[in-house]
Amino acid sequence: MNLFTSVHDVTDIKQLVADALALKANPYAHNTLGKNKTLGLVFMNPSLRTRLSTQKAAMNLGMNVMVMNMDKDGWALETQDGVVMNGNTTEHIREAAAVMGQYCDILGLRSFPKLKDREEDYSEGFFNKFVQFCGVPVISLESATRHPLQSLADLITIVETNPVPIEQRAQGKKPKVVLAWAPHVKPLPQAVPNSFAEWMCKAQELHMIEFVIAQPEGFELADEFTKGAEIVHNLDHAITDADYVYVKNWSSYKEYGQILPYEGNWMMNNEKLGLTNNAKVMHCLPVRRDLELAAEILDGPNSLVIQEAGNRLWSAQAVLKALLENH
Ligand SMILES: CCC[C@H](NC(C)=O)C(=O)O
Ligand SMILES: NC(=O)OP(=O)(O)O
Repeated sequence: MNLFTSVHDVTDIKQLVADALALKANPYAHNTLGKNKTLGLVFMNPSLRTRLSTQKAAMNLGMNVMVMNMDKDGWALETQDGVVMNGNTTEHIREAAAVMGQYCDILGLRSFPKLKDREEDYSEGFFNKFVQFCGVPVISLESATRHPLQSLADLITIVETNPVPIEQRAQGKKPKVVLAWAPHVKPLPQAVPNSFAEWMCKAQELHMIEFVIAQPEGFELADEFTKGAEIVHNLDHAITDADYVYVKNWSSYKEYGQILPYEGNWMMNNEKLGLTNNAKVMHCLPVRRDLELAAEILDGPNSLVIQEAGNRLWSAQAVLKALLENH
């Protein structure tokens, strides 16, 4: 592995999940693998989980870590080529990325979309230029269209908590996983749901799960991320007999970056939980309590959100281990 930006960078997701669970059982088994290697984490946007879990994962492997909040501490970056930099930008991404690659053996980058121009965001121009010019392996810390470290942690969580009895699995029974849109007051990226859908569709291909996406009309995700998923527009129908409900808000892809009007109650609560197969409820966090997801669920026995966040450490450590072993 030389790059970790999507499920397509992973040859065997089952093996990567197994590697992560092995690290969870024995966190310091490879604590010299990263000796004298430096991980640089570059944030264009805020972060709690990604920032802390990826630093800890690197330390567990013996790496040194540097963190740069480019949005606060770095120079204003120019990304266009062929322009005279006589405006508000101070440094071109060509130099900035290359210099960071001089100091670090592996770089991580977080670069959220602007949610103004769909073609610009979905071209992943900023992220791809950073990869092109930095000259070292790159891990996505969430880009404009994907969040693979989160999605790997989500799959780890589903695999380790799978409620289907072993004997029924042999007969082909699989857990039903539902990605459920939820309300919000701000337009959020499609990166987390795109990535979750992509990983779950792959897991469904491997007969690990059954996958359903539920969102109001107008909030459908781009087709490239949802191939194979059952797409529905009624939450109660979707979560009936579900084993996992993955709650997340996202803004419209079709009416790009917009919060469209929708009908009905789309916030998961204990009443809706009664329609499920005693489902475990997941959310990548940060979550807006009683807006996106009822506090009664977050504080109740069906919430997996803290275990899911804990698995971000093993997700990052498995990916960093794979990158280090390849260099
Ligand atoms: C991990 C989630 C990061 C971001 N969340 C917010 C609130 O911006 C998002 O929805 O993509
Ligand atoms: N889930 C997640 O990536 O959280 P942060 O944005 O806090 O890193």
